[in-house]
This record gives sequence, C-alpha cells and structure tokens, in this order.
Amino acid sequence: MRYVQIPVPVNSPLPKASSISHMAYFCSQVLSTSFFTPKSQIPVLLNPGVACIKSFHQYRFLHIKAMQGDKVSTPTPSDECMVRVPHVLTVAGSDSGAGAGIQADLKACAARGVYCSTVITAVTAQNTVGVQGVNIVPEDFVAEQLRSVLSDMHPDVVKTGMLPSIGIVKTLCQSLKEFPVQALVVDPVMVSTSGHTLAGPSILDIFREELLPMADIATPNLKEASALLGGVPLETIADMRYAAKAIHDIGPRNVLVKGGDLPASLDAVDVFYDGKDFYEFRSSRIMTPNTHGTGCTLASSVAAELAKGSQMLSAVKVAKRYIEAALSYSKNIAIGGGRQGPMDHLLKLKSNVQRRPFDPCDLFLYAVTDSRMNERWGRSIVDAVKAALEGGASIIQLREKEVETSDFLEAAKACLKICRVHGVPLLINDRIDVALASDADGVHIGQSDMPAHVARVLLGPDKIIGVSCKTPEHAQQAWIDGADYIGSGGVYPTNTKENNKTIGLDGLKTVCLSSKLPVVAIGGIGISNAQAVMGLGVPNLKGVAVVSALFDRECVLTETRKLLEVLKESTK
Ligand SMILES: Nc1ncnc2c1ncn2[C@@H]1O[C@H](COP(=O)(O)OP(=O)(O)OP(=O)(O)O)[C@@H](O)[C@H]1O
Ligand SMILES: Cc1ncc(CO)c(N)n1
Ligand SMILES: [Mg+2]
Repeated sequence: MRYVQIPVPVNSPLPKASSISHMAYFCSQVLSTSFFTPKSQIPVLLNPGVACIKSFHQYRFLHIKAMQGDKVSTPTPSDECMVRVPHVLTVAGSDSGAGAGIQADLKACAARGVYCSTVITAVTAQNTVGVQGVNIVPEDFVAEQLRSVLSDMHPDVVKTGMLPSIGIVKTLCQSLKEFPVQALVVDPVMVSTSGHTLAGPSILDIFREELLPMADIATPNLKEASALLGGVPLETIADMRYAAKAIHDIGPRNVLVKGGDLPASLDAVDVFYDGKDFYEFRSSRIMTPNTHGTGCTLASSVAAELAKGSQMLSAVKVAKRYIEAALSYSKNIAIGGGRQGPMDHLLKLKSNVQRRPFDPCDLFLYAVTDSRMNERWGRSIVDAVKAALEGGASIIQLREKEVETSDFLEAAKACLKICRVHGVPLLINDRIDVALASDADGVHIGQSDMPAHVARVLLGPDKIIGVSCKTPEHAQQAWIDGADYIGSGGVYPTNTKENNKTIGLDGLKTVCLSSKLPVVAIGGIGISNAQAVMGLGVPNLKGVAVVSALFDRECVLTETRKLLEVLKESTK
C-alpha cells in the first residue's frame, strides 16, 4: 500500500475524497505543483480513501491510499509534490510571560508566514514586572535538541536569542559547523528590559571570538552594543554608527544597532551597517508600555524574511515595518500589572477573528442592490442600503454591475460603516478585489465568476463566501470549495437577470436537500410569494434574497418592513 500526499492550504476546506480530480486541479492551479501528470490518469490512479490528514504549517497533506492492485503507474511521493515552507530555527530562552524569547519568536514567525522550530536554552520565570528566576538547560540537552532539529528538519535560517552559558554557545557553534544553514541571525541578548541579567559578561569573549564571526547579521540593542565594545557610552545616532562599524569589525557580515532605548529620540531609529554603507531605519516612536520583546521580534522577523529568500537590506526594512505595525496595533492592550507589557504579533489574524462569525440566520432577509434601479429612483447605493437596513434587512449584498471600480469601492466602504452599526454583514457580488479593499464581510459569486476555492484562498478563512447554485452538483462543489452558503434560483421568473433559467420551487428544494449548507432562495421573490417559498419547510432554507421587491419600489424602507413581517409570519 502506498500513500500519495496532496498539499492543501489550511485555509481551504478538505475536498471530499470523491473529488480527486478537483484536488488535482487545485494542486496544479493554486499551488502550481505538477504532481499529477498526465491529469487524465487521475481517477484510475488512486483509490479514493482519505487515510489521514497531517498538519504542516500552511499546508496539510491529504494522505490518500493507493491500494495494491490499483491500475497504476502509481505516483510515489516525490520531492516534486512537496511544498517547501520557509523555516527558522530559534535557539533562545523561554519567557513565561510570552512577550519575549522563544514565544515572541514563534509568534513573529507565524505572523510573517514562516515555520519556526525551537531549541530552548533556558526557562525563565518572567512577567510584565521583571524576571523572577532563570533555569539554564544543561548544555548536552541543548546539543540534543539542536541535533534533533538540524539533522532532520533542515531550517533555512538560525536565529539566536538568550545563550546563557559559554558551553551552550560552543555547542551551538559546533552544531552550525556540522549542519550549515543559509543564514545566522545573532541577537546578542544580555539584559532584559527590566535590567535582569540573562547572559553575564563572561559570555562576551565567546560571542566575540566564535559566534559573531559566523553571523550574517548581529542585532544588539544599545546596552548590548556597548557591552560588546567594552562599555563605551552610546547616546546618539553618531554613537550608534560608530558601534555598528566597531561590531562589524568583530566579524558579522551586517550589523543592526537597535535604538529602541535611545534617550531623547522622538523616532525609533536603528542603524544598519553592511561593511560599506550605513542606513538609518526610522519609524515613529509608538507611545506604549508594550515594548517587551521588541528586540526578539525584530530579529525573528529579519530571520523570517531571510528564510523566504529576501536580501539582507530588504529583510531588515520589512522587519522594521512589521515591528512598527505590531506595536501600533498593540499599544493599548492591557496584559499584566507591570511596566513592560507584551505586544500582539498576530495583528492580521486578530483583525479577522474579531469579526462576528457568520450565522446562517443572517440569510433571513437578504437585500441585493441594483444600480439601474437606484438610478431609476434617484437614490445612491448608500441611501438604498440605509433604508433596507432600517427596514430590517439581515444581510446586504452590493451587486453593482455598471459602477466604476473607484466609485464601487467608496460605496462599499460607506455601506460597511452603516452595516457595522446595524450588526449586519456586507457582501460584494463578484468583485473579490473590492471585498478585499473595502474589508467587507465576504463575497457572493456565480458559477462563471472566480472559482470559489480560489476566492477562499484569496479571502482567507474568515470571510463569508456565497455561491449561486442551480443543481445538486453545483451545491456539492460549493461545499467542497469552502462556501458558507448557497444562493439558489431563480425560483420565479425575474427581469433582474437576463438569460437566467428558472428552477422553480422544486429545483430549490432539490438543491436544499442535496446540501448541508444553508440556502437562501432568490429570483422573483417578493411579498406575494415569500410565504410559499419559506413554506417549503426544508430546514436549511434560511431566507429569501430580494432585489426588485425592495429596490424597484418607491419606498425601500416600507417594502423591507412589509417583507420582514411576511417572513416572520411564515416561520410561526
Ligand atoms: N516605542 C517604540 N516605537 C516604535 N518602535 C520601537 C519602539 N521601541 C522599540 N522599537 C523598535 O523595536 C526594535 C527593537 O528595539 P529595542 O531597542 O527595543 O530592542 P531590545 O531592547 O533588544 O528589545 P527587548 O529587550 O525588549 O526585546 C527596534 O527596531 C526599535 O527601533
Ligand atoms: C527569555 C528571554 N529572552 C530574551 C529577552 C529579551 O527581551 C527576555 N526578556 N527573555
Ligand atoms: Mg528595549
């Protein structure tokens, strides 16, 4: 028995085992992997039994059993079908408060889309007040962790943080000679921001003699730069330049002297030196107590960019931008009672998570706008949406076929503001770009628009995706592709959409029964027939979507209210 692995991004739902060809399409189109060649052989190659699913950073692998006796030229799992993920190994100390150290490195790498493995050199008892205790991991066990990771997982970049003993530094240098990596980022951690010693002055010689000369970049803060140079005071940007050059002379290929602690500096200025030129990286100084772990985060972000293949200068540039964004995002978070709080690395994910999750009941009274109707009645999109919301619409879709992109985007942003006030989701018809740019709650797509599984990859796991479906096959595909709901119709004839086949109540019922997804009925529905539609009584039919019945009328507010009453009546 063999296993064939198919990588599928974590954000997308699992395809059903029965749709192997879909998966092959997915691999070839979305991931640009050419595992299945020729494509036409796919159905006979594999026994469609999904054996297990492994998580592996961005991708999980569907392991599909290829049984003996299958008609094969069976493809064996080959390097060609595996997707390599950029990988940073951090060799650092654990911070129980999770603001700095190993925990900051893990979060920074995750936020930057890079896999991070961890070799722990010390366990600290630490919080927002300070460091209460340090327990150093025995040197031979650090060596064992290093061997485990380096011999098997082949990280692209190694980043170092707290290295609390001479023996640990020696072990690390030895391991790196045995298992060379693409780049070494050395953050010469010595003192915590609260003033606690994490690696004493006895470490300086081995840093200077062995570790720093191996480094592609060293990232000391002001105190560490000063210690490495025998205690010279560093108080100005000119001093930082001097330090960057002097540390470069010790051996690292590049030096970034971090100026987070530069006294009396309005901006947060870091000085970079590559042996030839100096560069100043400036960002505004964010007024926040939550700067614990900024150094670890910056060094990890540089390592993450290098692992992705960036040049050193652009890696530092991007890392600095990320630190500024993360600090700005975290400036008001309150964790712990001390003076040095942690920041929130996963800002992007967080902004998605805070969105109210999709509730199928949102589909109850689904209002879909139409620019021609608005024009006819002399209304703006925003006014139309406002009226529908006030009348009780439970979800809004902007379906604007004739509007210019920039006007559409402005309208979407304005509508989103009002929808948020009402706690109602806003979807965009067809235009994934407009949904992304306006940060709308999702999209509704038809059978000939962007394929839903591609839309899912583009929009991420949290946005709502609805798909128009006329048949059980469409509905099945929508499920596989990761849709959140189905729009099914036209239930009745309609003028809103040309050449639209009417599927009738029977067609609607067939689609509903063929899927577990919630369904909203659409097409020619209004006050006179909404009750008949909801009367179908299938549990996943959650509501009706209407265009003309609301927007091709003189008073949108009144029509919406009336329809809401009819719908409420029908569910009694
Ligand atoms: N308040 C701030 N606003 C903007 N950027 C800052 C701020 N504080 C620090 N930084 C930036 O964060 C990065 C880390 O610098 P910093 O000098 O604080 O390192 P560090 O002292 O090693 O950090 P830590 O020991 O807290 O992990 C630098 O790019 C610095 O410019
Ligand atoms: C474990 C650990 N590493 C690094 C730092 C420096 O921020 C810290 N405070 N704790
Ligand atoms: Mg600092």
